[in-house]
Amino acid sequence: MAAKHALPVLRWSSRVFSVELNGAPFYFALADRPEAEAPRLFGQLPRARRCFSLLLRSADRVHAARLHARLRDALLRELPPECRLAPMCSFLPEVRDSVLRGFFLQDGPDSPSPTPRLLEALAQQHALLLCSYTPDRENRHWTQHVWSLEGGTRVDVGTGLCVVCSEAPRCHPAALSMINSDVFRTFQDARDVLTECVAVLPEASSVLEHLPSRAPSSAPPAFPVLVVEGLDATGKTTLTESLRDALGAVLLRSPPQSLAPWRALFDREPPLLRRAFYAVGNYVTAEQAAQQAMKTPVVVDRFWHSTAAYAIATAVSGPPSGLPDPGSEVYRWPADLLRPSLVVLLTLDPEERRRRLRDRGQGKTEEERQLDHNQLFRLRVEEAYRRISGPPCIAVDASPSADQLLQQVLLLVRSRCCL
Ligand SMILES: Nc1nc2c(ncn2[C@H]2C[C@H](O)[C@@H](COP(=O)(O)OP(=O)(O)OP(=O)(O)O)O2)c(=O)[nH]1
Ligand SMILES: Nc1ncnc2c1ncn2[C@@H]1O[C@H](COP(=O)(O)OP(=O)(O)O)[C@@H](O)[C@H]1O
Repeated sequence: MAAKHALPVLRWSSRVFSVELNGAPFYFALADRPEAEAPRLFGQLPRARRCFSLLLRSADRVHAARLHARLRDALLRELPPECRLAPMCSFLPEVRDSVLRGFFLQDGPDSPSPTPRLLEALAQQHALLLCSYTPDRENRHWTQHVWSLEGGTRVDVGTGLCVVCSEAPRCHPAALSMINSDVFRTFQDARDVLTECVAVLPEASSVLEHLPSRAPSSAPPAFPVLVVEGLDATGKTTLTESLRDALGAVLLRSPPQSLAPWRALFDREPPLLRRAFYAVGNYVTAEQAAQQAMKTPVVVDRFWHSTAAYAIATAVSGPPSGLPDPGSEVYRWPADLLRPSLVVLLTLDPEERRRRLRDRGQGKTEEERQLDHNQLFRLRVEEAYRRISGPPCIAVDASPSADQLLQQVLLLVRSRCCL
């Protein structure tokens, strides 16, 4: 039985809408009367092209997450090539979990296109909120009409409100719904997502079988637990293996080997499922680390910093200024997760990192490709890493030779962890 969650409140006249064009968010709101000028988003559109949006509103978060991904694929497949499609969301400023996610579409040239019929069919099939945006004769003011196509009939949900400019919110709307959808604050919260998705993803039950029944003890370990973090190709694998040899430590990774058979599957799932998978992986690794650290030092290659930093940086678009404010709850170390004795964050000049990635010659994950060609994403990951609070985290320049870096980190470990 899929868990039910509260349906986001509508209150159309209080909502703000965000459309991402070329990775940058454009915001607009609604009002009873037009303003002097239309929001830049509409002012930028080529003349008098029809615009629509589809918004998902579902009480079943797993269903909504997977439907969003399927809708994107269907729209990209079915829409005429000249139709522009952009990610969209609508939210009540400062109201958590008020976010509705969907797509903004700008129709092709004036020639009649299948867009309205296609959108009505999709909206009817999935009970989505369908919005149409129509300009006045001078193409100066735009009006939004909202339809809910429940039971095959058009129900006018939002009166014809005027589209007006809106200030950018204090932080990206994704921050309103990040906890327990991108970043999980407890083992149980992450585990619940996997439980909820068994009905649509049977492999999730195999993952659940490999999980502890409850969050493993997060009591401080007898021997140090050292975590090495950093972007891809900063030298984590090389350093962690050298630290293992130099310290006679046990080397662990997150996600752990026991979950490796399902990683590629969850990497293809929407963020809600993928981040829950990585989150529970950290708890399995934590349980192994706590056991091993009773008798020897432990080195871990990536842990919660990676999970939280990549999740936050993926959920937010645009520059790092859109990240949740420093000190936000989303950066805080989970109370039920083992706290490492020390986290070493490897930093590296982007060009040198790209060189090492090339030399390594391994295939790239989607995130590595993102890091490569999307500088803003890389900057968001790096900034999110820095904002995470909890265990002591030391940034170390990874550009020296592998051996020099090892010596530097050993000095750090010995001074900080009395090894
Ligand atoms: N380990 C781990 N990786 C994550 C997580 N969230 C996103 N990722 C991304 C980071 C990387 O782009 C990609 C691969 O991470 P891994 O370090 O596990 O694999 P690999 O050792 O091949 O990457 P590397 O280039 O060595 O950092 O997965 C997470 O929670 N844990
Ligand atoms: N300190 C270093 N100086 C130069 N090259 C390095 C150094 N550390 C690792 N490398 C090389 O860079 C590439 C990526 O290193 P790796 O340890 O796999 O990084 P990560 O695990 O962070 O992806 C590998 O080809 C590795 O041999």
